[in-house]
Amino acid sequence: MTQNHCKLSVNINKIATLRNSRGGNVPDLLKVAADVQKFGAQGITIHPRPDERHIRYQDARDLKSIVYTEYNIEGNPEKDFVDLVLDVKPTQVTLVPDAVDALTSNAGWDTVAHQDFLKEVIQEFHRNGIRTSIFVDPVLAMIEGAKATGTDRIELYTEAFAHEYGLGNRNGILPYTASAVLANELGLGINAGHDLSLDNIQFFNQNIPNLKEVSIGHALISESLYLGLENVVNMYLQKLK
Ligand SMILES: CC(=O)[C@@H](O)[C@H](O)COP(=O)(O)O
Ligand SMILES: NCC(=O)COP(=O)(O)O
Repeated sequence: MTQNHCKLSVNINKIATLRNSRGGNVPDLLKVAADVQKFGAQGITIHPRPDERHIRYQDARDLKSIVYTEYNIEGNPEKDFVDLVLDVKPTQVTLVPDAVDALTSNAGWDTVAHQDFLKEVIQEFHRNGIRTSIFVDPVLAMIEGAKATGTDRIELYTEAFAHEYGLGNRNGILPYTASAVLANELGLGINAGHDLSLDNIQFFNQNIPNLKEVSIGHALISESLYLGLENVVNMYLQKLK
């Protein structure tokens, strides 16, 4: 399958989790963001949650002057989150339908049921020059619904793919490829994320036409414990070529 170049956006939530566990500033989130970009990552992703258990709203503001690559902020567009994003003005906002108490993101939007709401918030972000992406499961009706919201991009929720791949089932990619083909036909940009790793990223990228960006955090930071952050960023960049 023909490939374009897919950008790596490093999700630094886990760095904030580690920092918060001791209450000080170790590890230094801003330094990690600066270093990750120096190592070659083409974006920084954060996903502040309402309880600020990892990324704090102030982190999102402080990172603005550090991130010179693509700055992607993910979250559920409740009022506080929308106000934060409009204040920070990142490159991209990714809308995720998180429950307040969710351990991590665990579903994409129902883009049909929530179409009017999504349209409204997307218009507000567009008025402020912020690119939008919405987190979706690889379901064709949800891709069509996403198009109707006016969003620039979708982010394919890759947990199911990663799970199947880990079990040795390569057919888990099929709904993702079909969704990507439709998204391309509709003129939607395609991002992807959740549980992507050094094991599965190359296969995923090779089977998704015009994949623009992947955001990766949990596996990337875990792999870095053994291999080092600079090495791991470069290993992803090699696999995304
Ligand atoms: C939308 C998505 O898949 C990621 O942002 C992921 O949910 C990371 O969030 P946590 O680090 O809070 O698990
Ligand atoms: N949008 C997905 C993301 O930012 C990172 O997800 P994960 O790699 O922490 O599962």
